[in-house]
Amino acid sequence: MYRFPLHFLLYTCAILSLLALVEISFFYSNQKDEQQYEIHKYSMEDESAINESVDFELKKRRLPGCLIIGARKGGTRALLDALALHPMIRAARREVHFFDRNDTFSRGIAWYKDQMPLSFHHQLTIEKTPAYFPSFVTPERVFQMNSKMKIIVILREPVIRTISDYTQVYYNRLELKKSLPLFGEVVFRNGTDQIDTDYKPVRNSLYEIHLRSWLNYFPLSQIHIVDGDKFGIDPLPELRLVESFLNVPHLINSSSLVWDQRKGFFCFRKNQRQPPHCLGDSKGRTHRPVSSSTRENLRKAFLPYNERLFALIGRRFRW
Ligand SMILES: Nc1ncnc2c1ncn2[C@@H]1O[C@H](COP(=O)(O)OS(=O)(=O)O)[C@@H](OP(=O)(O)O)[C@H]1O
Repeated sequence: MYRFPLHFLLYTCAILSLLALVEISFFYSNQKDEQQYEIHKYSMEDESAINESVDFELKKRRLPGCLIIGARKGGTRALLDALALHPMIRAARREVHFFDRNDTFSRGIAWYKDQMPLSFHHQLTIEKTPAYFPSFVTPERVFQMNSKMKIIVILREPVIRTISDYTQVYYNRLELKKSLPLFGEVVFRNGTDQIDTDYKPVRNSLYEIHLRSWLNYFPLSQIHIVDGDKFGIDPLPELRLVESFLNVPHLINSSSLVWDQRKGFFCFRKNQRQPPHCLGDSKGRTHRPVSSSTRENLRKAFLPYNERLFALIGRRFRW
């Protein structure tokens, strides 16, 4: 009787299994390539679809790779909201004040990470706390956590910024039913033309002093300065520069930035189906009245600080 040779059968099975293995691995590698291609070719419109297609397990909280450190009243919220339109950027919604306050800093890095939004590995997390910029302790703490941290500062003409800061203090005190001396009385020392550099709304405008303490830890190439005055009226060119600084593709486009006549500012929308989201009433509100002579005295007092800042950064602003 004819006997089928067993070794031949085993040999055939082995070859077939090998072929099946090659086929399976080819199929998976194709799928992976396609998935990666999807991630790279996406536009903002299909971000949610891609996120759904990627395993949810991949989403986790990550420490920020970029901080918007200030300046207070420079346009930090609008900048963060505009950057959050980018599919490769995730923004922490609230100001965390991790580095500038001892009580929060002592909670540790794990606590800080917990304050961050969920993100995929290809996304960059950004946190903004304007109090970081003038804080003496913050640059070293940030450096110790991540010496490669990307830092963004958005600067605005310092006289207007000071008035905006004072206006915020005015409304905060109003809520507590407290009054506030006139702008000229708190900004200058006892009726002189010497600015009170200890008064916070003034101090926050001495950009040169604050930037110097950051430059003790980070090279200028790691610090990107946004022109806040330009950003307020025409955000896209400034956003393009930030995208380049962050090494992400230019994906924020003009259809996401919608001018709001009533607000007098741009509002933001992630996709065409959503209504634009404008910043709250405390952003872009009418400032407290300040006489033109007080403004002029303040402008002159800021000049030497501005000049030293321009020398430090090798760039001039029109203030
Ligand atoms: N798109 C858009 N919408 C609203 N407001 C805008 C926008 N772009 C820039 N700005 C300017 O942002 C200023 C508030 O700055 P900040 O967000 O840094 O303020 S804060 O420090 O967080 O309180 C705010 O300052 P004020 O006008 O003095 O209120 C605005 O001038």
